Amino acid sequence: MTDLSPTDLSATQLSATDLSALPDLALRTLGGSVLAASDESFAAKENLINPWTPRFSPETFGVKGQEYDGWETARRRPCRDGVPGDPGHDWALVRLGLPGVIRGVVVDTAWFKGNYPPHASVEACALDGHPSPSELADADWTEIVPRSPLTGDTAHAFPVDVERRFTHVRLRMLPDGGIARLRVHGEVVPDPSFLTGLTVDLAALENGARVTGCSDMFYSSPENMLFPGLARNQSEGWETARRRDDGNDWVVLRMAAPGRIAVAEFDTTHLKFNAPAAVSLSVSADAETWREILPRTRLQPDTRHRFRLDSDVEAGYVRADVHPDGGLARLRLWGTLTPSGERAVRERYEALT
Ligand SMILES: NC(=O)NC(NC(N)=O)C(=O)[O-]
Repeated sequence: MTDLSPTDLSATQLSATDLSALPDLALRTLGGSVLAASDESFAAKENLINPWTPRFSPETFGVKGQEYDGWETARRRPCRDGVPGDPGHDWALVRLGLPGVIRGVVVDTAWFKGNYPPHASVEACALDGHPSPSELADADWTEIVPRSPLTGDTAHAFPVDVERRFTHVRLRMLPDGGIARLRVHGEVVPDPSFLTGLTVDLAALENGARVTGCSDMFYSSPENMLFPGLARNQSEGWETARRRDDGNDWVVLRMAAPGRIAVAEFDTTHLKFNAPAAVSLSVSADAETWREILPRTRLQPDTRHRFRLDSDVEAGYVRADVHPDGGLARLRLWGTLTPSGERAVRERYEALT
């Protein structure tokens, strides 16, 4: 079994791999955006939040120079011997796709070897709604990573210890150069006004749901099933290895908050020869005692299946069993929060804002 419960990130020897146990709140595929940057002469600021591992090809020289899969600014020249220069430093402003408590930041200089910035720092702020870059410039910013030395072609992991919900971050590179990726790992803290009194997806990452364990994630993580929108290919869902025993694969989620599920959706889109033959669903208040609310039900490949559930059971956890193995692109659990679930999301938001 793979335990996906959050790791202890207070350890001093933190790595980018430790942090990747938590969702990257800035990721483009989770709704993040790079709103503005001081400069992007060599390579676009938007690359900072690409979901894939940074790529590099040694022979891709375009009209502006070598093409990097990252954010790269022009060389700044200091004012020297009476010759005017371009002092200062570069910055990029990022909106988190999922606001939340930031537990750590990864500044990855992958492939930037002769042109990485010698230092970087990161700040964060909280401004709900849809603020413009100029409104954000006047926000109340908190330094979450102090000015820190960088080396080339390295993923630098910085722990963050500020117990507050943030919506935006600002990356500064000092003075200039290239950074391939900015990863902002943390815990999602949704705005309760978009959860209470509504029918919502209790399994959505953006509503605060998390995977707590699974039997197998050989090809891809089950947390992919909780991403917004549709999977664009097989790799954007959950896929297990072929089982050669009599068992079956499963995943357990902690739902966004305690609630009642009215409709379960199992999407096998893009899984044409490796969809599970069948699925069943159970719920629990404590992740120990389980009650089945959808018996073993046949699935089709490459199909979005929806099942209306009669169950009125209140639950905080859900377990999906896939029989015997295979993949699911998305899992959606449409339902409503219980009064205690509504209270919990409201209190958490208020305590962190
Ligand atoms: N994109 C670039 O060409 N950058 C630079 N040069 C090379 N070769 O990467 C640089 O910083 O001068």
